[in-house]
Amino acid sequence: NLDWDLRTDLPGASSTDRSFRIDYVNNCFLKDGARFRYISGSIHYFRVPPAYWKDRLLKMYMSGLNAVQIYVPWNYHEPQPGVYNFSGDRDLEKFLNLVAELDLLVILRPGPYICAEWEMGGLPSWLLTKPDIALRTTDSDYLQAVDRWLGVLLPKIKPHLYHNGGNIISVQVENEYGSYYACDYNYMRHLLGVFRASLGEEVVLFTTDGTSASELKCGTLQGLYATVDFGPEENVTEAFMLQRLYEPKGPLVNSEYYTGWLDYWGEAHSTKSAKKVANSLQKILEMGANVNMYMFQGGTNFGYWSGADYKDGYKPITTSYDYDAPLSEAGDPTDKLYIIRSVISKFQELPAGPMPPPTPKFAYGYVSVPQVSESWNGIAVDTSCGFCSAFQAHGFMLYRTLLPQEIVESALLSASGNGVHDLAYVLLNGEYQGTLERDRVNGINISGQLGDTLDLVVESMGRINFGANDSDFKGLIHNITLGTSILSDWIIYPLDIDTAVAHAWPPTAQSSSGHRGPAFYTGTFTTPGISEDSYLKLPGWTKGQVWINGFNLGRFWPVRGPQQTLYVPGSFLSGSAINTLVVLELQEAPDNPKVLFVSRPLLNVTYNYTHKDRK
Ligand SMILES: CCCC/N=C1\SC[C@@H]2[C@H](O)[C@H](O)[C@@H](O)CN12
Repeated sequence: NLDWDLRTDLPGASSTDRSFRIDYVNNCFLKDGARFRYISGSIHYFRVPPAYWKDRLLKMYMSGLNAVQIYVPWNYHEPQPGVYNFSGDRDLEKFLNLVAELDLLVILRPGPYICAEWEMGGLPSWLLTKPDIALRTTDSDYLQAVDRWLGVLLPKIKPHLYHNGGNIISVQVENEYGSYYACDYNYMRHLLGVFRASLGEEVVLFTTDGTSASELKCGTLQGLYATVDFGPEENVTEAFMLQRLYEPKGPLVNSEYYTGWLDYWGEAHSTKSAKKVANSLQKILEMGANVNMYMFQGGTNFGYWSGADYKDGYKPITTSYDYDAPLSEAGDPTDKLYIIRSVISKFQELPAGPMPPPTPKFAYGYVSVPQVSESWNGIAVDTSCGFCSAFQAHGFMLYRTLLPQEIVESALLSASGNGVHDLAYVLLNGEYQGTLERDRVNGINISGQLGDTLDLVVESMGRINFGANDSDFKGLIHNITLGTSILSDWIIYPLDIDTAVAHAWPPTAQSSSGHRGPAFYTGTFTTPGISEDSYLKLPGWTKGQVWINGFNLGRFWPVRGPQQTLYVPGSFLSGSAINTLVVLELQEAPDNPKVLFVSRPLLNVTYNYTHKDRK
């Protein structure tokens, strides 16, 4: 039976010492010696522009939350081995201090793996330079990298622990490890040792797993408090009974109560009924349980940061991480937030004062973006550096070879072993031929002359963050065949487009060629005295990437959906200088290339995708 104790007559803080502990007698947390139950929400600082961190956190506080839960993505902070970035939009301690300013506590989840629909679940892709590395195990190379990373991160965290004067009340070790094939207890023991050695004996360390015996069997460990995650579809009592199998005493905790869900390109937008979310939340709170709502503020996968799942094929995550969360992608309070807030008000006093309003949105209208060039040479790539050893974690690579024979009739260009990871845009002498796509399009017919230049622009759509047991390498990972022969003598070029775009690229030379295949389009616009949020719609475009003033807004794919607009934070715009737009279209742009700024998002329009490659 679930013997949760609702006594409220526990002693108050016995001294001035700050402490946050588990009370195994009264089945609760104790903060400074007094019973404490957290009502928390997840926010990812890495998915919200820093200019809006305080705005979102204030709305979370005004919603009645007393804590926030955050991940720390390892790959966001260690882009190259031994190179660390904790500044600007990666200033973790600035974010933690903002949370403290708002009198909110923190549940920290530093991984090292975090899942989160984030590129490679937060693990840095440079780990894969050891091709046979066994991620999330006691693999010595993996543990060496983990120890070096935690040796940098955890000392930064320690002063922010609650008992040290900060606001971090608990720290999660790994993430749903019970869902992973390896079930390597020595790995979890190693992590427990590292966390304890660095953070001390007092901090509450915990694990989170789904509510199945198999998940809890491999995800839990003696010395780590076992918590569970489940959404409104599950029976609350039954879910917590599974937690009780591993934690017969102590607080009930749902570390991820799903308020919404993630979106995949090409599939319907996910939503969860506010009423169902609120009803189940009320049951959780009535049981005296602690809860973290995942997500409370979703945000955006800017740049190339979105991850992917693997379920009957590769399923990339969309740029928007709206998650149908109580705070929208743009941080606007939704009806779901107010319904949740009224449930919370039954259990704890809400802060006085009004909920901050939605941030103003502005429809800047159409912006013309004429094509600037259709060839890769001299654009964003130094084609003199084939076979460069330069490590490139994200985005695009150019694979170039020459046709080894004349093809009078057409011949099938094919990716054996489903080896295009993840899309390859095929050009012959610079003319677009079509697209190969992982798990969808394994071959297209081409014809050409001996010695013609065959280019494959290969795009990574994000490394798998959940559901696959082997590493998700990107690029051409198996042979490409033409007819019956294997193509060889490839030269590989990294396409560092972001560096080029950030440095006042592109060239102004207009191009008159047709709008098919990978090409860049650019335009400028002014918004005199205004730099309010907006949404970018690309009617008539197919698939690509957008930069505004050098900021990489993320991927667009309107022919797939469900996302039809990209969130444009006002903080990326200038109300005094000229704003520059760069659009990389990978397949086909509209004849009169222009884009449209609108004041409302459109995240739920999916087209039934049947591959009709536009020859
Ligand atoms: C049925 C799939 C379970 C995979 N777990 C998921 S999908 C959405 C969330 C986030 O990824 C979160 O980072 C995971 O811990 C739990 N979860």
